[in-house]
Amino acid sequence: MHWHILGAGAMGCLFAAQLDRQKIPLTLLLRSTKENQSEITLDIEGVSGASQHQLAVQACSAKGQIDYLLVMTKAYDVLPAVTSVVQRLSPQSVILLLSNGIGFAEQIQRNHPQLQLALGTTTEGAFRRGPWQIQHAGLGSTRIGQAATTATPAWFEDWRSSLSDCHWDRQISAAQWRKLAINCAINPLSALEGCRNGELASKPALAAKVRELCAEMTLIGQAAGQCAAVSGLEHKVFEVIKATAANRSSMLQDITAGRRTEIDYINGYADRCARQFAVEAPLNRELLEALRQLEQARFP
Ligand SMILES: NC(=O)C1=CN([C@@H]2O[C@H](COP(=O)(O)OP(=O)(O)OC[C@H]3O[C@@H](n4cnc5c(N)ncnc54)[C@H](OP(=O)(O)O)[C@@H]3O)[C@@H](O)[C@H]2O)C=CC1
Ligand SMILES: CC(C)(CO)C(=O)C(=O)O
Repeated sequence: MHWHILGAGAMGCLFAAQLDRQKIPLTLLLRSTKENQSEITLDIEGVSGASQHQLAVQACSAKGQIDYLLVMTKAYDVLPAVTSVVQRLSPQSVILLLSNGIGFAEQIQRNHPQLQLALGTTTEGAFRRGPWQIQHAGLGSTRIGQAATTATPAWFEDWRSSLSDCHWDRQISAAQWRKLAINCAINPLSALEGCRNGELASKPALAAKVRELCAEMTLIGQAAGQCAAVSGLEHKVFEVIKATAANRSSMLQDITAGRRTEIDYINGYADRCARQFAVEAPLNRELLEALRQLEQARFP
């Protein structure tokens, strides 16, 4: 299969390198390319070793059918990015969405109902050291699945063979919901407090807020029919806090770097569910509003 990768940032390039190591053909899709540019050289180093890759690049506006598309932009860019290549997609194209958060798949379904979506979550970690220089910061686990699909599709073999820990998940929406609930409990609190994840457990006042958020997320998840996803949530969240105690959450990193956060697809999504099912979730809403105000002060 030939994969096109839309979102050639830290994670898109990490996955490109991992596919390329298995000699799986791929093309990176860029907003625009320099005149006659058809290749880039990508350097990757870190936990999976160091390697260099000559990779094909194309502008999103180029011509040619796309059969297998990985979308690896930030959550708020998924819909505009897919829309920019929609004329190259057919109802048979496979579109794999691995961004964090929930809500962008529904946006695509509303705007482009003909498209076939596969979804996933990943805990791999990567960041950009420089142009086309990627640091693979942490090995993680990737789960991929597709609603209403019982058999594992043939294209999944590309991902199973390329990533160190990648599984087909028949309950992918539960996996996404569990990750969402964990991010809701950790990300905005750590971003607003400006603290490493570990302080959310070691400072009693913050730990109490984490427990309150877990209780709210459990009620929202149950109301949304995601009981399995939120079962034992508080225990899971404190496990993640312990395992990532020295980390700055991705939301704290975005705020510190003056970048837009993915809050609307994390706590914002949880808030929309809470309103839909008439569940009280005041702390989630308070943190959502505080984060939005902080963002607005930076991007008026
Ligand atoms: N980094 C990590 O360790 C992890 C990230 N994730 C999730 O993965 C997703 C991607 O994160 P990350 O790789 O860090 O983000 P980056 O910002 O590094 O990469 C996003 C890329 O998408 C590109 N992009 C955005 N819109 C378009 C468009 N319309 N057409 C073409 N390209 C576009 C951006 O281009 P440009 O630079 O030009 O804007 C950028 O290269 C997020 O949802 C994140 O939460 C999940 C697990 C770990
Ligand atoms: C698990 C956690 C909270 C680790 O920092 C994360 O996913 C993030 O920062 O976005």
